[in-house]
Amino acid sequence: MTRREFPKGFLWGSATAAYQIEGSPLADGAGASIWQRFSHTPGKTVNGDTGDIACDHYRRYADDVKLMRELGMQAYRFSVGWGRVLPDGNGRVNEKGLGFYDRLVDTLLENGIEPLCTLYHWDLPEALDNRGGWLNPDIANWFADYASVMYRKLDGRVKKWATLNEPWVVTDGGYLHGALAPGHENLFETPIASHHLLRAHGAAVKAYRAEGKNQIGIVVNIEPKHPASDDPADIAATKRADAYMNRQYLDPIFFGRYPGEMKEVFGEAWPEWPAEDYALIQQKIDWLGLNYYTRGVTKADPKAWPVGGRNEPPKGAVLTETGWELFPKGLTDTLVWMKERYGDLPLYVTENGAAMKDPPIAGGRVQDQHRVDYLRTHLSAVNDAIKAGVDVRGYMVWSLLDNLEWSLGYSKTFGIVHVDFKTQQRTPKDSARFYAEVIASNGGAA
Ligand SMILES: CO[C@H](O)c1c[n+]2c([nH]1)[C@H](O)[C@@H](O)[C@H](O)[C@H]2CO
Repeated sequence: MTRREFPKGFLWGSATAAYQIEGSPLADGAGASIWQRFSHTPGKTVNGDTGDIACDHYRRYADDVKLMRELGMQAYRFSVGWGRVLPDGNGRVNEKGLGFYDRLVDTLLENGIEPLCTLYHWDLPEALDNRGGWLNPDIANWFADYASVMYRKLDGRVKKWATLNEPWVVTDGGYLHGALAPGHENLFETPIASHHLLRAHGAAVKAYRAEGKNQIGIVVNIEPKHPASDDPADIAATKRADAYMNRQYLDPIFFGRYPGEMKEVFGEAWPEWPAEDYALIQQKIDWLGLNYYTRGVTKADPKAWPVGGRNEPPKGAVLTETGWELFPKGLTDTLVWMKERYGDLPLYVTENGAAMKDPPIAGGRVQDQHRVDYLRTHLSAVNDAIKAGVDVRGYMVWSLLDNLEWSLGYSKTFGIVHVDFKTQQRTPKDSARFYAEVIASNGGAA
């Protein structure tokens, strides 16, 4: 076991998202989200799984916080269901919905756990989608107004805010490939939704500067992209893939411009935007969240939308249950790349984990050694980035609980705690025990 030092005060926690764990999506006056509609649409999710119950966290949150404390968690990254707080997406506040997050934050703090709040983790209020959703330029104001409601209620108890979770997945999944809510497949809509997400991010940060007193950032998914060969076609496709996933959102925030490759990726579907949009998008942020799972290996393929390249893990690559290559070095490389490209602001690994074929519970244990190995190698990768001088401040394992893996339903499990969805019984897996040791030793047990 290699002993690794993490900085004093390094923040160890876990991450979840509202629609994936809460259940009770329409309770206490909540407004339906696009995921309520999408998951109830036949054929959209594996086995027709929905978030109607999920982990029943809306009702069991106090026990789940107690479980976090027993595991020694220092932080918890959760997301707010926008429609629970604003059933129509804007205007009327649903105090009962807001009250759930108020109680959750207080319960976390009473248990010595720092709450990190993500304002948007994919569950747009259906009422706003009916008004164009991310395709309507007004959504920047709708989002900022919603964010202000949350700031006024929670800021101070919540000291780290994130505006968006993974705008790339929102648009690539929800507007281009149709795999995620709202299920559109439209090349022209995709960059428009992306731009409005960035404008909404900027408007929410601007609103925070007017009334918040702590820190706000954004969470992005980054996959280092490597060419499948030294064939110039593969190298060119890799550059486009890197621009499309990794630089499309952070370049506008930090440089006020999109990567040059975007015009090549979208062609006639690539719009031009006014200068004032970039001024709004470029609001200064306090921290960056990285969701890292794997790298990409790009093989040129003219039929592979929209970059003209498909992901092709190398022969012999070890894959997780979601087909993602185990590649911990990519986490080190990505953290170093973020610092070198965007500057030395605080970075948090806001998601890292794996869907593994977990063995059944036996004798009250789930012996998920694969996941223990995944965590160990990726924590080592984080430590390598810190040793390389990157200001990594924390790590949130994805995920605390087995939960609804979006369109994959409950068929893929990422949790370090097993959930029996028939009984709602929680059982910490061996990976939870391992992670508890890591936290107790500030990374030494990794
Ligand atoms: C393409 O991987 C992304 O970085 C990614 C992976 N994941 C995510 N984003 C989302 O933030 C979570 O809601 C998912 O449950 C989780 C596991 O799939």
